[in-house]
Amino acid sequence: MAGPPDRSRTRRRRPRRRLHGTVSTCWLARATQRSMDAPRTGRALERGAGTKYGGEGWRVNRAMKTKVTVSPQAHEDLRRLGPAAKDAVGDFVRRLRADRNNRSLRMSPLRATGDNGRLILAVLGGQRMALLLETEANRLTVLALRQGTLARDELARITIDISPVSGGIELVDQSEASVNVLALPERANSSGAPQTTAPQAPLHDLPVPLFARHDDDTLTRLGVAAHLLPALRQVIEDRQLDALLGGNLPMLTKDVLTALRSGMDPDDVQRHITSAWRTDEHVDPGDWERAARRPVSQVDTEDPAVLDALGEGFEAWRLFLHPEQRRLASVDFKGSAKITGGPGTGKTVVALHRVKHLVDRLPPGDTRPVLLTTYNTNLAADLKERLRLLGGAELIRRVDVKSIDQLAREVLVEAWNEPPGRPLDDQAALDLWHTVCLEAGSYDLDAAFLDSEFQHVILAQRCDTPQLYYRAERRGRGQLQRPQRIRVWELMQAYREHLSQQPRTTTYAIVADQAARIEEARVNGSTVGPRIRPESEQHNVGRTRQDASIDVAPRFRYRHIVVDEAQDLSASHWRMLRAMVPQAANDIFLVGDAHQRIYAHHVVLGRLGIETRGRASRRLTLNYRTTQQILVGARELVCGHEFDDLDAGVDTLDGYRSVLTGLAPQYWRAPDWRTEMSAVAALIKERHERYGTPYSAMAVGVPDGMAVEQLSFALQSAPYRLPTVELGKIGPGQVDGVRIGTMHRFKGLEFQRVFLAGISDGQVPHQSIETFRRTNPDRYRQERQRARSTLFVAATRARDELVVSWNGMASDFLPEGCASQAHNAAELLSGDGPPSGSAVA
Ligand SMILES: Nc1ncnc2c1ncn2[C@@H]1O[C@H](COP(=O)(O)OP(=O)(O)OP(=O)(O)O)[C@@H](O)[C@H]1O
Repeated sequence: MAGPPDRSRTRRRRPRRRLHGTVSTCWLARATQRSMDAPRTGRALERGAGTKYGGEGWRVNRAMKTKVTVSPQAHEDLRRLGPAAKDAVGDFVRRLRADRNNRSLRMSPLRATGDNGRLILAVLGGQRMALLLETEANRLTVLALRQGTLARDELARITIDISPVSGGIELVDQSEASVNVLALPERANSSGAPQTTAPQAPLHDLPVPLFARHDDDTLTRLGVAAHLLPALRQVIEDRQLDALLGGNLPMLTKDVLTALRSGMDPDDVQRHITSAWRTDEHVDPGDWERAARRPVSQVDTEDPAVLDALGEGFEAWRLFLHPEQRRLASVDFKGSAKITGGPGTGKTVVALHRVKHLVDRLPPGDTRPVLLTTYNTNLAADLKERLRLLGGAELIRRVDVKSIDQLAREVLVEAWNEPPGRPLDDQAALDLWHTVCLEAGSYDLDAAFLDSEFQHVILAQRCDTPQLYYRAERRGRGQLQRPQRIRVWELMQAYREHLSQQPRTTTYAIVADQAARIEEARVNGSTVGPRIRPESEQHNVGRTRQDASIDVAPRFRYRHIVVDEAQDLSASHWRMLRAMVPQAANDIFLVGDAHQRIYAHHVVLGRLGIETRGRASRRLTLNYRTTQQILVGARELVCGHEFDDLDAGVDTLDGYRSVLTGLAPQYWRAPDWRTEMSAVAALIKERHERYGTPYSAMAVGVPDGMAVEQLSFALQSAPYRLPTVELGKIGPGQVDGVRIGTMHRFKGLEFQRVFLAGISDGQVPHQSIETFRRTNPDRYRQERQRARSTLFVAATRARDELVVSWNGMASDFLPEGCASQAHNAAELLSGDGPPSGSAVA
């Protein structure tokens, strides 16, 4: 299938010829020679005297430790160059920090810049070089990295500037920009006639540059790097723009160009994008010292512990935050705040930085006044690990990181001094409803309905008496007459009776409800059910006792609560959280996306005491995970359907976009499930053997548990013999193997390549919901919405490639026309089919 050029190929197209540059090689040779001639004092330099490079100098100061920061674009270079480059940079930075004048560092001056900056080239070894900026004595910023025989020339031709909008340092690799714009495939000559005989195109047919409508002034005012304009003016086709945006451009430039290309008008770009990047202070274009110090010029890696960790993993590099993300992470809210945004827009990243910000402002102490919670234990473990990478043990020490169900359970254990009984998993809870119905001889209400009614009406609305339930609001759940409600209530009582029999069992929903009541009673000074132990006996759910220095009423467990995956929390969960933190500034900070809701029902937060209307509700729209092509395909799954904003309003994916470009989603059709499984195995094997994608970077999502087992078996069997790992409750760990799981299990994860198999009519959504189409249209709509969201979540886990397959007829959720462009799985297996068409390395 034809698609836009893939990112990896674009990246590798390095210039082989000389292009217009900023510094001549001759100058470079002279500068290098000067540095070699300079006396080697073995001492650091202090500004104002000593050796001069292009008009600025720094005098010796042995006592000062060298500070090294990393620019966002160097960070991107590192990501592209891979682990070996990261190790080389880590090693270089460590040596630099230890001794700025260590001769083995092989640094040479390139040129002066502005009033107080100078550029330096450094050889890192293994044909790797870095471009550094020195702005103050012993303060350097790594600006760019290149690798290969042309590394020196490429670095010398980078133009750097201070953005008048953000005040940050911006780089444009002129070589890369020119190559990406110029290296277009020959224009097709559809007539087949030799080009020389083709008639001269009339003037008005000449191709129009894509950004012709916007003059240079407008573009730079919006934030496009001025040095990019010559290359940008040559862009006449989307493919050129894709290639350009696929390069390592300043983030603000990418952001603005992507928005303009998607049709946003300059005023909206100014309002929604440029203003978020704009610095509050005056930007002096010659003051590199100030520019290098602005947060927007740095990835936050000044922490020596983080730098030391450089050799251990790429994740050790902290993220460069988009100014909007940075603001949300650090701004003060009068009370609670809610951040929504499509998949991959960095909500979790913002939540993590928010936690760090809150902890940084705590007075010293030994307690954990900040809670970070999310939907399940896997995600909580992942959050804890990411938090550790962000702020080390010091940060983790002050934060309780727990899944919401674990938290609720601990509340019960603490209050009752004994466990609440074994919680049934979802299937076991359904089985119990079946049993109850059988025993009662009731066949008109199905188990799934009863389970949902119990959780989302009876527990959610706290219907403690039948009368309350008979009056309960059931908006969007269809009609339920009084006799049926009476029946539901009776069955519910029988259900609870079963749970209380020995050995006692319970459900997560009941645990959450009980925990919420206990917490509410505790803050109100009363008790619920069994005795609550005195504080002195309590273990640390969050510790009710606080540091004397922290101004929180002792009855509250936390001072701040941060919630990820908020869309999947139930009303009981929110009641519990509300009771754990006093109503005060920055009390609850929640991030979520109703488009990704696959467990809970719509909860109106405002009704549960969590008020986030107005400026306390923000939305993120820039996706960092997925390519624009995959995003377009995924958006089609949900567009045209209404989603809430976790409150009483409506949310949309308006403005949702990505600056990454790559392959379009690939579709495969098969006559039957067996053929489809074989084709998926063949495609995965090919990606591994031909493009080197590790098995662990690929995942297959299927509709149900049975399909997981069958597919695992097919992949492991001859002739493929692929290693597989089932995505289970405990997470995939580090084991090598293709990840296989139901699409539900994809929540919160991301993979380089995602395969969604069995996306067939009757499977997605499952045909069993057809019975509701006429009997219960509300339920039918809800089940479809849930299935749609599940597919949306799974599809948006893909970073570089999304492959969707089905057998028989395609699911009607899939975009219109995908069946007609689908490849034939049977032909692939017989060797007659097209190549798999993926070149994403
Ligand atoms: N400013 C940024 N620069 C670069 N990468 C970023 C930035 N913010 C987030 N990312 C990356 O984007 C990916 C998605 O981020 P994150 O998981 O926080 O998004 P999310 O909105 O929580 O996604 P989802 O809702 O799908 O779970 C991650 O790989 C993250 O590291």
